[in-house]
Amino acid sequence: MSVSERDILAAMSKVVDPELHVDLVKAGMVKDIRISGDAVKLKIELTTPACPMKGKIQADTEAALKAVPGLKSFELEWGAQVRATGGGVGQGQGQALLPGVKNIILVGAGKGGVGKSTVAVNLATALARHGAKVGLLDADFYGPSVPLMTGITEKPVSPDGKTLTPMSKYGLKIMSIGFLVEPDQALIWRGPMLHGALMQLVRDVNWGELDYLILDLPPGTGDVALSLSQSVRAAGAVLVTTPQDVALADVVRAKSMFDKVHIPVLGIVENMSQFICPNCSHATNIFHRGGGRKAAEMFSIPFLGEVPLELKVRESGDAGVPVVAGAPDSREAQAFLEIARNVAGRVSAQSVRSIPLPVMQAR
Ligand SMILES: Nc1ncnc2c1ncn2[C@@H]1O[C@H](COP(=O)(O)OP(=O)(O)OP(=O)(O)O)[C@@H](O)[C@H]1O
Repeated sequence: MSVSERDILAAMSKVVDPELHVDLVKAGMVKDIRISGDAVKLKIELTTPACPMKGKIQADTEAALKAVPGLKSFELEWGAQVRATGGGVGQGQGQALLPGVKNIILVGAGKGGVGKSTVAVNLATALARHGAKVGLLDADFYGPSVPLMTGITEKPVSPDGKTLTPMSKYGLKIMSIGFLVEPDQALIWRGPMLHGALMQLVRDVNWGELDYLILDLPPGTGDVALSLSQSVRAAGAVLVTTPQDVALADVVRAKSMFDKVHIPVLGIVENMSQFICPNCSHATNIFHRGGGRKAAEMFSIPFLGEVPLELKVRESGDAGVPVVAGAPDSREAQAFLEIARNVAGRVSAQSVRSIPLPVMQAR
């Protein structure tokens, strides 16, 4: 009994991506089916190299293929193609303004000092480590910390006098307002000036092709989110909070700010969730624990993960080596890598929701 492509597609249409809630055939993830007698080779193209569901998809795919009558063996090849977030999000001209950038991810917080920049830098580094093409734009005009956190002291150059070449480090393309202005100047940004400078950073930087552009926003303020929503189309925002109850009020404010400008909230990250003593491994909930999860439940938005309060996170930030790059096996780096997978999964869900799915027809 010979196996046909139709049999394989029928089997694969029973495998549902748990994040996207569509089957692999409808999602256009099944590629290059090559049948030879009673054996098949096929490629599964995930929607991100940081796919949080790869293990489950692999197990379900193998089970589905094993159940195909007459199929004796199969070989799976894995790939990933990040999709762009299309229409239906924001009001802006994102695609036209940044044609090579597939997804813009904003990192925001209701107030300063909660570790927003730490999360932005490590999230970007983690996505790049997973194999994605990533840019990091520090738009925290009031306190740009990306130069310090990445250890970049050089100034970007403009080869053509019009566009700026982003700096390269840790597998990222990096631009910060801090590369371009003196620190005391950064404090006076207001209204139209801020909008102009932000747009210049978004538009006039030669980002090239990117799967994700991570934008570190200034804390609390709605100005930048509003500016952005009118000019670019963001895939969504990641909200960073510390766990204590007072931080909840800030998350509420940040969430309503993004709602107002029609930027979807991808989820909440709880930073400084727990302190583990480096000597005795005793866990102390210095700022309480679980506030971020509670806020996520309250708004029915995803909880993206928690990052412990660790000396190494602060030290590596100050030393210009993100912990994900300097100590990728550490507990805190693993936390960021997991958060990156969850963020990538949410962005994939946004992209699938906002653009029609390619459908593979059986021959
Ligand atoms: N999980 C953590 N463990 C230990 N230190 C941390 C952690 N997260 C952040 N920090 C440290 O806390 C300080 C503030 O972090 P960061 O600059 O990322 O906050 P922020 O929210 O971006 O602040 P602002 O909005 O004021 O720029 C930094 O010194 C950083 O290294």
